[in-house]
This record gives sequence, structure tokens and C-alpha cells, in this order.
Amino acid sequence: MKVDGRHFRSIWLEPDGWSVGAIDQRRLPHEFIIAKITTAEEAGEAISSMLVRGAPLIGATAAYGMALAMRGDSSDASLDRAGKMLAATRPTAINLKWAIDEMQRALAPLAASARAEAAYGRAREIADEDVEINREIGRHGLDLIEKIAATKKPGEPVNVLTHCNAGWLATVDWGTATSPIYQAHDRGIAVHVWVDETRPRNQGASLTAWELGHHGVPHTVIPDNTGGHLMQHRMVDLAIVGTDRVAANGDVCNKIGTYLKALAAHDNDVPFYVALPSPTIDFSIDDGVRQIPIEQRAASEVTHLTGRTADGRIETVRVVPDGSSVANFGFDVTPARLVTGLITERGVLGADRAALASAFPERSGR
Ligand SMILES: CSC[C@@H](O)[C@@H](O)C(=O)COP(=O)(O)O
Repeated sequence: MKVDGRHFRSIWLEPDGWSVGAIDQRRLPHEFIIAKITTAEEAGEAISSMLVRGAPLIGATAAYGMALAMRGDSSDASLDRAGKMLAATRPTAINLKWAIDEMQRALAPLAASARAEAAYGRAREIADEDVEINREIGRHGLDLIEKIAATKKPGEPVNVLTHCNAGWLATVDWGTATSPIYQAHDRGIAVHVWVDETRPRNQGASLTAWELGHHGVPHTVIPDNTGGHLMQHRMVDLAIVGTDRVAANGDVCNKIGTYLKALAAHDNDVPFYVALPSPTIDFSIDDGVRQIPIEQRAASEVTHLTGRTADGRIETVRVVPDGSSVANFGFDVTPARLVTGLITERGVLGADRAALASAFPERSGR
């Protein structure tokens, strides 16, 4: 996608042919800083510090991290060590494990001398595949938006609510939940996005709003608690969110607060869609609510807020009284019964085992 007219992916191989560039998402929307990742350890640190975040991008970063590990030491021990180190960086997004497994499957049978080149090749493929998958998600989601647009008066926008950042910053390009929005906007369909701020880290307010703004998509940032009110007053035509892991039964894990939006959508007959690339499906888990591990993050994300002061300084301030205890669950699980459909690269599916298994038979048997 474009930043000030220049095309960017969220991660890329630098022109030196070995180091990895990425947009430092901790600094947005106030500063656009490019980070250089030169070792597997730095890739791991980029994931755990949320320099990069979003399930598909975490996977792509881990793949490049494995390539960097192979560049330094391509032994079996190094392959195993890098996989374990990267897998421990964040627990919820299954794309991380998926990408590490893919890399190990591709590299383990090779002679050590052939691994570094093969690792860079597979990491690049994983990144390129993510872009194509997200383009296809957009194509299928566009049909849904077009159908709603056909019911509107001329110039009246389709109102989409989204949560967190499932945009191009969370993937390699296009985004998952935002891909249908970008494609609709590019076709001249009037779309307007309600952007949940997404406390505590504010990925909606700082990242989704930033990227929609750069693409010229009309949007309004709302406090997280606003969605139910908007839905009651018919101000939301559909919700589209991303996901960090979908269980085989169609339960959807996503950023904390997604479940409450799905409940409000259900109560108000607002279609609630989840956009996902197939690596986000975890066919080894049958019950998302009970089995998906939920990351618990630092209390400081809740107790403190970072922003830009009127004179341009970036400052962090405390908003919670000293001494209050804090809980910071990073994700929640929306039961499949609340999901209208799963927008995948192979079409819009029901949120159930049969639909997922028949669309992705090559994954469901593994
Ligand atoms: C296409 S990304 C889908 C999800 O990864 C996204 O909605 C989300 O919850 C990201 O959480 P984050 O904690 O910012 O990595």
C-alpha cells in the first residue's frame, strides 16, 4: 500500500540481499521509522516488542528470522534453536507456528550448506503468498460490500465496523479485514469505516486510522464502547474483523473486545464477518473458547498512554491510580455461532468444521 505516494510492504528483504526491513509500528502514527533486522534474535525481539504485529506479519517475520538464523549457522541445532526461540515470542497467533513449521519442513531435509539460500527463498514465498491470499480475500469480501452498496441511495456509503488493525500493517500487504474495503474504495464504491480505537494499545486509533487515511478511505475513530449504540441505530451495515486463530469448529480468536462486538452485531442483525488467510486456521483445535491460549500482556499497556503533545513531543502518561491492579488479556474468542461468515482466499465460508475442511482439505488432514 502507499505511504505518501510510495508503495510499501510491511516487511521486505533489503537491497543488500540478506537483512530485513520493516516498518516500526510502535512509532506510528506519529513517526514513520524503518527498522533493520539483522539476526534471528532481532526478529524475535521485533515480534515480542510489537515492532511488527498482526498474525500474518508475525508469521512472515518469523520466516525471515529463520532465514537470518540459517545465514549465521545452518546446522540442525541452529534450525531447532531458532524455531523454539521464535515460537516463544507470542502465544496466540497460530501463523507464527505455521510459518516456523513451513520453514523447518522445507529446510530440515537439505544439506546444511544449502539451507540459507533455500530459507530466504521460502521466506520470500511466504511473504508473497500472503499478499496474493489477501488480494483474494479482498475480492471475495468485495462481493459482500457490493451487494450492500446496491441497496443504498446514490452517494450513501456502506458503513463497515472494524476492530484492532487487520490492515496491511498486520499482513505483508492489503490486510485481511481491510482488503475488501480497499478494493471497494478503489472501485469507486462509497465506503466509510468505523474504526474501534482498540484499547489498550490502540491499534485501531493509531494504525488502522493511519493506513485508511493514507489510502483516502473515509473513516471515523470511535471509542471501543460505541459499536453497540451504532448498531442499534442502523449505522453499521456490516462488521469485518481479522483473527489470530480460527479453531476447526469455526470459533474465532481476535483482539480483546471482538466478542462484545459480535454479541452486539448478533442482537442487532448486523452481519459479522471474519477475514482470514488459511494459515490462520488451527485444525488441531476443536474448541476455540477452551483451547486457544490467550496472551496476557504487560500492565503498563493499560496503566499508561502514549501520544503526541501540542508542541510535537511524544510522551507517555499514567492514567490509572498508583496501586490499582490491572488485567490485560490480549485476545478473546468469539463462538462460531456469532459469526456470519469467514472470508478466506477460497471464498466466503460458514464458520463450521465441514465448511473449513472442505475448502482446505490439504490442511485439515495434517
Ligand atoms: C490480519 S491481523 C488479525 C489480527 O492479528 C488482528 O486483528 C489482531 O488482533 C492483532 O493483534 P496484535 O496484538 O496487534 O498483534
